[in-house]
Formats: sequence, structure tokens, C-alpha cells
Amino acid sequence: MLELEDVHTYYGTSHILQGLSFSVPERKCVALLGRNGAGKTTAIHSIAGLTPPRRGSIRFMEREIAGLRPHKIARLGVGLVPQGRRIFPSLTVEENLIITNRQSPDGAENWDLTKVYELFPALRERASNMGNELSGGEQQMLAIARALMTNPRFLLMDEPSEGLAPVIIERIGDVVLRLKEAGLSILVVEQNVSLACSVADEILIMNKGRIVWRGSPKELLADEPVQHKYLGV
Ligand SMILES: Nc1ncnc2c1ncn2[C@@H]1O[C@H](COP(=O)(O)OP(=O)(O)OP(=O)(O)O)[C@@H](O)[C@H]1O
Repeated sequence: MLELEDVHTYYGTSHILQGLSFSVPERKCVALLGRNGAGKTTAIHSIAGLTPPRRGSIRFMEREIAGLRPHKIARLGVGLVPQGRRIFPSLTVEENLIITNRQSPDGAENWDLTKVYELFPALRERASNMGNELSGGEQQMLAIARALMTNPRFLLMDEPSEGLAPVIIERIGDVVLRLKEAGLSILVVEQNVSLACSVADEILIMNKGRIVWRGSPKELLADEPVQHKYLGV
């Protein structure tokens, strides 16, 4: 569904992604782990078109998307749940959702307010609250719900567990699994190893802009030296 091949991305003269290659099959969840500064967010931004790669190929549903403008990539069905949530603080929950609503590219299953509120009942209760009146967990739910309202086929999630309490992180994990069941393919960037291992089909570890380890959640959990070396666990 999504294939990166030898992707090189720079900030000015800083060479951040140094030949990144991996793929995310349809209806699977792949988790990208690594220490701060490994290049995980840059990988997500390269795919979404926010920081286009200078070299290499990014194919989404057989189509080259490297270098396309972010709104074009979004319209092809790539949804982004950004790091730090980025919800509109002075709009209500419902306004935040309505403003991003878009029909799915092929008229397939459509996310609308009803379906989103079914997945996140807490957001229905908070529908008329302002974005900045929500707890961190509710803001993260809203950020995911907003991405769903664009009716993506593919979801990029940048550190959804950041700053959240363990019980909320578990809830986020349940949501990711439900989205996969609903047919979405997902790339999730995480620092939280247990969340990543509970949702992902495959784990990739990045270091200095490259994939340095790949395997199943079970293999990662059994490999303490790798966890220690690359994740500081
Ligand atoms: N806008 C920018 N301009 C210049 N350098 C940047 C910029 N954004 C990130 N970097 C650098 O690129 C490298 C990779 O950053 P990136 O945010 O992709 O890492 P990360 O793995 O997502 O880490 P984190 O978990 O801290 O977000 C870091 O060395 C960072 O300092």
C-alpha cells in the first residue's frame, strides 16, 4: 500500500533521512520506533509532503507521491494525526470535526459525526466545548477523529501516546486496533514500546535516518539488547 525506497530528506544542508526504505502493507499497522532525533517525524512529514524528500521514491497505492503537495497527498487518502495534536483551540469539538470532513476518494466507507462519536463517546459529550477546554487525552481523541473525518485509507500517527496517562494510552491502543479492523492501514511513530508492540504487525527501529532493526513485536520484546541499544529501555 505504501512503499518508501531509498528516501533522502534534508533540512537545509542537514541530511536527516539517509536512505529510508520500508513498506506498510494494506490493512496492517507498522510502528516506527527510535530515540529522539532519529528522524521519525521527518519520515512522517516526508510521506505527508510537509518536508518533501530530495531523492528516493514514495509510492502510495502504486502511485508516486514524493514531491506532491500535502493537500494532494491528503486527497489521495493519506490522513495525518500530527505530533502535539494541532487541534483548533478556539473552535468547538464539533466545529473541529466538521471543518475537516471530506468524502472518501472512492465513495467507500465514510466517517461522519455519528460514526466518530460512536468510536469516541467522550467527544459527543464534549461536542460544544472549545478545543482548549479538553484534557490531553480528549485532545488526542479529537486529533484522531479529525483525521478520520477526512476519510483516509491510510493513517500516519505521530506519537499519539505523548504526554498521556497509562490508562489513556491503553484506550488509544484499542482505537488503533479498531481502525485496523475497519480497514485502515497505519504507520505509527512511537516512543512507547508497549503501545507500539500491542498494535503493530511489524516494528521498525530508526537510528540516524535509517532503519537499523525490523521484526515482530514478540521479537522486539524478547530482545533486551536491541531495546537498550536503540530505545534506551
Ligand atoms: N525544522 C527543522 N530544521 C532543522 N533541523 C530539524 C528540523 N526538524 C527536525 N530537525 C532535526 O532533524 C533530526 C530528526 O528530527 P525528527 O523530529 O525527525 O526526529 P524524531 O525521531 O521524530 O524525534 P522526536 O521524537 O524528538 O520528535 C533531529 O536532529 C532534529 O534536530
